[in-house]
Amino acid sequence: MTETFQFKLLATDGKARRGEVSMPRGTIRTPAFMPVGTVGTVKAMYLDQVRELGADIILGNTYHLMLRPGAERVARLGGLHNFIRWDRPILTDSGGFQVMSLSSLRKLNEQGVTFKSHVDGALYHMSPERSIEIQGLLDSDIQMQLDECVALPAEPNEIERAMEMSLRWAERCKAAFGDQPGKAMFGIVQGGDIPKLRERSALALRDLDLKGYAVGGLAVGEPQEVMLDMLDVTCPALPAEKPRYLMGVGTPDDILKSVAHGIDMFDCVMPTRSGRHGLAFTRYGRINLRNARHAEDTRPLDEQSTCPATRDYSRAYLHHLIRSNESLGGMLLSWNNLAYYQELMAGIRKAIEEGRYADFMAETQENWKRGDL
Ligand SMILES: C=CCOC(=O)Nc1nc2cc3[nH]c(NC)nc3cc2c(=O)[nH]1
Repeated sequence: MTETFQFKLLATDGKARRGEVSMPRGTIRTPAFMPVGTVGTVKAMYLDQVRELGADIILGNTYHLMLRPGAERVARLGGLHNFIRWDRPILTDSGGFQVMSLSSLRKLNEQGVTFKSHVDGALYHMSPERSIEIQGLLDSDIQMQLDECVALPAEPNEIERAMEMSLRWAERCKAAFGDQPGKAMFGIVQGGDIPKLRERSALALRDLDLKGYAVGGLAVGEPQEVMLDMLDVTCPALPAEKPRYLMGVGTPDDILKSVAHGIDMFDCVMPTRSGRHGLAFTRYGRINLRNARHAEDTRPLDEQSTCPATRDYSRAYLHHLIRSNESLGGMLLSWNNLAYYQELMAGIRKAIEEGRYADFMAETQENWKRGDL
C-alpha cells in the first residue's frame, strides 16, 4: 500500500507484463481480473469469498448506483466501501457505456448524455463533470472518464466523431478530477476498428499524462482478431509505465491472448452472469450444466480444485439446481467460475515471472480442448 497511486513493472515476457498497482486501499497484482459488482454486490457472492478467491479490486457501476440508491445517499452512508463492506480498491465506470446499452431514451451531445432511468423513467443529464462528481461521492479509487463507446460495425466518420468527443471529455474529466494523490482517473482509448483513429486517441490521451489508460470500444461485436489487432496498434502508443485496462473482456481465451498483447487489467460479467445461467468454466473447458447428460453424473466439476463449489458438488446436483432455478445453483457456479478466473490470472502472473508465458498459453488452450471428459 502507498499514499499515492503507483504502477510498478515487475517482469515482462514478450509483450506480456507482470506488474503491481499500489494504492492506499491495497495493492493490485497484474495481470488482474476485476469481478463486476454492478449495484454494489458481485451477484450471488459474499465479498469475503470474492477476496478469498484472489480478487484485489472489484468494479462498481456508476449508472446503476446513481439511479439506486443514489450517489448522494451512498456518500451520506459513508461511501461505497463502507456500504458494501469492501475495504480494498474499487474501480467505477463512468456510466456512459451502461447508459448507451441500458436506458431507453438517451440523447448525447457535447454537454454530455441525457437519459431516462430504466428504474423509474426519470430524466437524468450526465456531463463529464457530473460523472466524476458521482464517482467522487462513491469514494471510488479508480474513476473512469465519461466516453462514448460505438458498437461495431460502424461508419468511420461516426467512429471518428465519438473518438474526438471522448478526447474532449477526457480533458474535462481530468480538470474535474483535479489532484487526488491516492486515487486515479483513467482515460479511455476509443477509435473503433480503425488503426489511425486508435493511434490518434492513444497519443492524445498520453499527452494528458493520466495515471492509467483503458482501451474501450472493443468486445462490442467485433471478431477476436480485430480486437487483438486494435491492441497491437493501441498498446505501443500508450506509455509503458502506466497500467492498461481492456474494458469488458472477456472469455478465458480473450484474456490469455490480450495479456500476450500487453494488457494488465480486465473486467467481465462472463464468469458471474454465465454462472447464473448454468455455464461452468473449468481447466478442461466449459460445461453447460443445463444439459440433461449431467443428470446422473456423480463427478464434481474438478476434484483437484481447492474451491468447495468445484470439488464437493456433483454435476448431477448442479444440473438439478440450475434446472430448478434454485439460487444455490447460481451461487455455486458463480463461485466456481470466479475461482477459475482468478486461478487463471494467478497462473498467468506466475508464467510471466518465470518467462514461460508462451508455453503456459499453449498448455492452457490445449487443456481446454479436453472438454469435461
Ligand atoms: C468499467 C468500465 C468503464 O466504463 C466506461 O466508463 N466506459 C466504457 N465502458 C465499456 C464497457 C465495455 N464492455 C464491453 N464488452 C462487454 N466493451 C466495453 C467498452 C466500454 C467502453 O468503451 N467504455
